[in-house]
Amino acid sequence: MAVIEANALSKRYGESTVLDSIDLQVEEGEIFGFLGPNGAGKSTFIDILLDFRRPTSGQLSVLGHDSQRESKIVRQRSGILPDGYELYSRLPGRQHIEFAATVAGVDSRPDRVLARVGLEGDGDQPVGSYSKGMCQRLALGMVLASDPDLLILDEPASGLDPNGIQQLQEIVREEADRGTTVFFSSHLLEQVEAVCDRVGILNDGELLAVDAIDALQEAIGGSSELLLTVDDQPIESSLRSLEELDGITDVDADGTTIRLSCSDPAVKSKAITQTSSAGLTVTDVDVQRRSLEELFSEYTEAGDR
Ligand SMILES: Nc1ncnc2c1ncn2[C@@H]1O[C@H](COP(=O)(O)OP(=O)(O)OP(=O)(O)O)[C@@H](O)[C@H]1O
Repeated sequence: MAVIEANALSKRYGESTVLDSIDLQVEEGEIFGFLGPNGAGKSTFIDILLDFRRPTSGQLSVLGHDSQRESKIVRQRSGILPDGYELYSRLPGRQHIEFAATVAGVDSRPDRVLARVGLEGDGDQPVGSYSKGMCQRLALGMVLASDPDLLILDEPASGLDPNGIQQLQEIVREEADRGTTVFFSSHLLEQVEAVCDRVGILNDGELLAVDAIDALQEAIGGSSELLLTVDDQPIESSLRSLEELDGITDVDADGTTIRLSCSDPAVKSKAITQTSSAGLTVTDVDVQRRSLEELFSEYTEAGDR
């Protein structure tokens, strides 16, 4: 069953189109990344999911319910970690978790939730003494405490340290394993690609593409760069033999580093074998993915074309 199903969903403010005829299906148990730069329309879409804003036209069903007529049940079954939220500085973290569970009408297990978000031992401290990262963890805990069927995360990693980011990714995977659908909105490609099954790229209110990140990168060609460190300076003929491989679009060398642009992910192992056959020992391998900015500009330019 599609948990989110949008058909020709648009939002306009006067002459300005903030969402332009969005068609999107997100399936049950899927971790879906909603990727777009600032101002792309991500928060507007999330607000419409929960009926905090109304679309100008189009249809939207969430968890099998009409998002406008049945917004109450949609909100009951969804949990959102918004981009901005308010906590009560004088109340302890534990009370926030208990409150969230009570509002959702589910069993309160504050210690378990606090442990899941890495706040064990901090639950009795007033939230005013928490760091930004701890507040973000607590806000995530409040969402988890409500045991949602649809988990909506809007820039969830903001304020988290690398450890917190890893913990967040583990929680997202655990939730999806339990059948929860996760809608992960962010402008950071690395955050999204670390956990998401599929992503949608939103730019200026237009959904430019929806697919797995690898497939998106492959579709625009030149998906990644392979950096090979070798034990000796490569000679011209060994570079030419790399250039001739299908799936290599460019070869460049700087000292003992060979930089290869690959349009086909499968060509990387062939390039390493070819380099060894040319008599060079590969001492280090690094793959650099295209940045979100590059992906966006490729898709935007393709759209313009
Ligand atoms: N009430 C409004 N009236 C007019 N324009 C609006 C209104 N609310 C939002 N917008 C415009 O809609 C566009 C999309 O905003 P939105 O907040 O949905 O983007 P976003 O992708 O969530 O950005 P960010 O990553 O910065 O949160 C922006 O250009 C914004 O100025």
